[in-house]
Amino acid sequence: MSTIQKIRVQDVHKSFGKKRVLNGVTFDVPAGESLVIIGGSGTGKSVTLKCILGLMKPEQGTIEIDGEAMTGAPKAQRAALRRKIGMLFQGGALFDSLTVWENVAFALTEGRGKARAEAKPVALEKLAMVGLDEQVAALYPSELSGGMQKRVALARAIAASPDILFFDEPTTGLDPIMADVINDLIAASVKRLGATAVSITHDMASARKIATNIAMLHEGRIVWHGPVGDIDHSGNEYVDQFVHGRAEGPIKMQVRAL
Ligand SMILES: Nc1ncnc2c1ncn2[C@@H]1O[C@H](COP(=O)(O)OP(=O)(O)OP(=O)(O)O)[C@@H](O)[C@H]1O
Repeated sequence: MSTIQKIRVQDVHKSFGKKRVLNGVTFDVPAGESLVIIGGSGTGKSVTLKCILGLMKPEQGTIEIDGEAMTGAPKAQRAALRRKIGMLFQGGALFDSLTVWENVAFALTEGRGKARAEAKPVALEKLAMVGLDEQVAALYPSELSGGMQKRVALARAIAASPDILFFDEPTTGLDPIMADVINDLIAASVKRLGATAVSITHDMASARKIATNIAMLHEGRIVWHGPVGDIDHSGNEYVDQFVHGRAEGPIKMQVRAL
């Protein structure tokens, strides 16, 4: 096959001690696709993202970004590949000691050596894209609501206009209406940048809104991968149980009394 995938994950294995989390994860993300990885708690969605970002090293398997190896690459190469990716972390992960605009500019001043004066207008432009004005830009994250903090985190993820975006549980902790606003902003930002996106979520409403494709992770493998439009008639019992949130089915949740 000659096409270079934007992201290529092949046969990735990752364990912690005796606990095997990823057991041969394989998927491709072609340019322009928005892939959402779904799966139960603790199935290894975050571990998968960390492996792609080169922050965790799989014991086996390969990961490529734009045809370049992330796995096994020297630290400087991994950092260079990571700079292609804008990331919205679970919980926002904003710096409390920096103002809103400084948080957004951080990816430009620290990661790419841009001067503050040059970075500020870019930060303000990205904040405007997510509906935040200059008054909000001067505030500190602690002065903002959860929904506004997510907007700031989104503005920071797109600050450097990356061609790859990662979203880790972007709607966690938000009410359904604010979650929908954030989903719309994510979908619009991905489209505007022409980016390739990978997101992980439990939230099916979010998955339906931001995905072009969905992959389901279960027991360390991708058990289904297809277009978002097929999610309600996937013919896959794991996907069916997850999408409908049924306690009964092939996915057994570990329920332990405390
Ligand atoms: N650094 C680590 N050291 C040891 N175990 C880890 C580490 N990181 C993750 N794990 C384990 O790997 C498993 C998968 O974790 P991961 O965070 O990827 O799950 P997840 O699918 O993202 O779950 P959730 O949806 O609840 O966030 C968990 O059992 C977790 O305890």
